[in-house]
Amino acid sequence: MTTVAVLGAGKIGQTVLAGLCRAGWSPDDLIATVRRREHGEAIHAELGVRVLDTAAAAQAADIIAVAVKPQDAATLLESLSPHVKDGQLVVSLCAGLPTAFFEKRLPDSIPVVRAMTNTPALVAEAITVLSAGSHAGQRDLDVAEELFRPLGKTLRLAEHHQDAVTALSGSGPAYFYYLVESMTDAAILLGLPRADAHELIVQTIVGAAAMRRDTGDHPVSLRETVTSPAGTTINAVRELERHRVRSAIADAVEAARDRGRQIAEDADLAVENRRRRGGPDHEPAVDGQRHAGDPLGLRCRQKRHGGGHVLGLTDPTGRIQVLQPLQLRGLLGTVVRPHPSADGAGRDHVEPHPPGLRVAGAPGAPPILDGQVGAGADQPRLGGRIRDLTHGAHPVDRRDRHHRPAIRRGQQPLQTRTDTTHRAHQGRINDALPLVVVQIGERQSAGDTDVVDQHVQPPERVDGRRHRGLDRGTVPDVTRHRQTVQLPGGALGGLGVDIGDHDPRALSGQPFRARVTDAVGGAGEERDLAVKPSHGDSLSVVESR
Ligand SMILES: NC(=O)C1=CN([C@@H]2O[C@H](COP(=O)(O)OP(=O)(O)OC[C@H]3O[C@@H](n4cnc5c(N)ncnc54)[C@H](O)[C@@H]3O)[C@@H](O)[C@H]2O)C=CC1
Ligand SMILES: O=C(O)[C@@H]1CCC=N1
Repeated sequence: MTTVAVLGAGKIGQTVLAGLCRAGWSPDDLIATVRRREHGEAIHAELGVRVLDTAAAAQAADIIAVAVKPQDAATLLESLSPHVKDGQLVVSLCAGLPTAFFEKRLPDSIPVVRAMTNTPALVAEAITVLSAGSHAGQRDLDVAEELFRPLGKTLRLAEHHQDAVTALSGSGPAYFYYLVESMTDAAILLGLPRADAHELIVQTIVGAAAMRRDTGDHPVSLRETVTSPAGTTINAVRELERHRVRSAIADAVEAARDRGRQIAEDADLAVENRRRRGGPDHEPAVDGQRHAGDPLGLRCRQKRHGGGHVLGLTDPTGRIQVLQPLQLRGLLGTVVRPHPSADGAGRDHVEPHPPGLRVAGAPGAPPILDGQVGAGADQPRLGGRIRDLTHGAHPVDRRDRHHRPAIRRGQQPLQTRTDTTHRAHQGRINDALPLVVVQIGERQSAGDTDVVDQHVQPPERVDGRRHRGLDRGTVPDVTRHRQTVQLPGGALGGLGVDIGDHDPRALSGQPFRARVTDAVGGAGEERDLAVKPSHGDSLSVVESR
């Protein structure tokens, strides 16, 4: 009989184990690993399965199912890897993580199957989608299917569908529970007793699902059967349409899909951070630290935001800030702009230069920092050069066949990279995608915005940066995320553009779904980007991925 070890018997891991027990698997063939001993004892008491440590579980199992949170997967794989041997199959239940993530961390040629199941596994009503990694073949999928078939239905799909699957059926039960909750509230509003309402709703959902499944009729046809002319249902449907529920569902599923992608990036990033700080238990030690001996007292600040990390550098007066992505894929736009001095005169250069950091930039143009950061033992270990914008070089650019159009502010070309050259890889930080440097335009007066509320900040325009034009041909995904990064002493406006590389929507110019107040640009999708001006010590970052 096949022995299965579920590493990380939390919600889904335990559900799978319980589902298998219910389906008749012997607890002797099932192993769980846990982090907390009491949790292991509870699982053993409830299901009778063995609870072992990772090494012992791996040695005893034919199938090793990884069911930890994605952010814990790398750590788990470190301890698992030495114990995995030929003939075993690793099955990942983790949302977002590609099979390559596992393959990279396991001995060569160990087959990995990515599985996305869902909680109805407990009652043998799961749907599990299986995808083979690069070392896994049909036989491995067969073996994985043996594990999941007792838990419900199974389906095989190519791995690139898995984020969508996760958004749909992995997370899907939650959407239906949400619907049940909402309908229950509505029933209470109408005066029905809660218990009766619950029974009505659950049986209606089960019945509707069974109708769809057993008749095979199209949902529209099934709905039309219910919808009598001038009857009750059409009035309800009209309200659903009025509230754009269909569109809300599309957005919700899309957001779940995007989060799956982001999880993978975060997991890579977490590994990177651990590697750089030399251990698993500490947060990156760069937040707010000063560069010792740095005449400018540059501060490094790293802040997690959405899809990755942003590094801000600023001098104590906040005259210069640079954002730098600390992620492998993705990113980033940066605004570098002189801070107006106290008398209102703008400055466009900085001196003295800190050691290892060069300030460049033509007179009148924004200053550019270029150099090595973190050379000293007591300095933040940022590794790698920021980059040489002046010469347009970028290290290890996987997209260098794409040339970025020059950006113009009036007649003045802005500091932007228009070509790329390969350089030696100097550290993972340098894997970031090309930096886009833009200069924000002069702040518009409040009158321009037609905003009367004194607390509403008018937008600043990023001249010539239309979101459709953002790195066209290379900017793929335009889900946007706004974040204010707190940086000490800064008074700069900023725009960061985080660029993922999966989704082709940006190529078709899909508009951002949320914008800052934008009275400065033209109408429609061709408007200039507007960024929130930052005051005091904050820097607005608009992230696109
Ligand atoms: N909850 C759900 O409906 C679904 C979850 N998933 C995926 O399953 C995974 C787990 O999710 P949940 O069960 O919801 O999370 P959870 O937090 O309930 O379970 C994870 C468990 O792993 C344990 N763990 C972490 N590191 C460990 C280690 N090194 N050794 C042993 N145990 C360790 C944790 O203590 C926790 O009990 C995630 O990757 C998630 O994406 C997939 C499909 C559905
Ligand atoms: O919410 C989550 O991330 C997991 C994955 C699918 C369902 N639950």
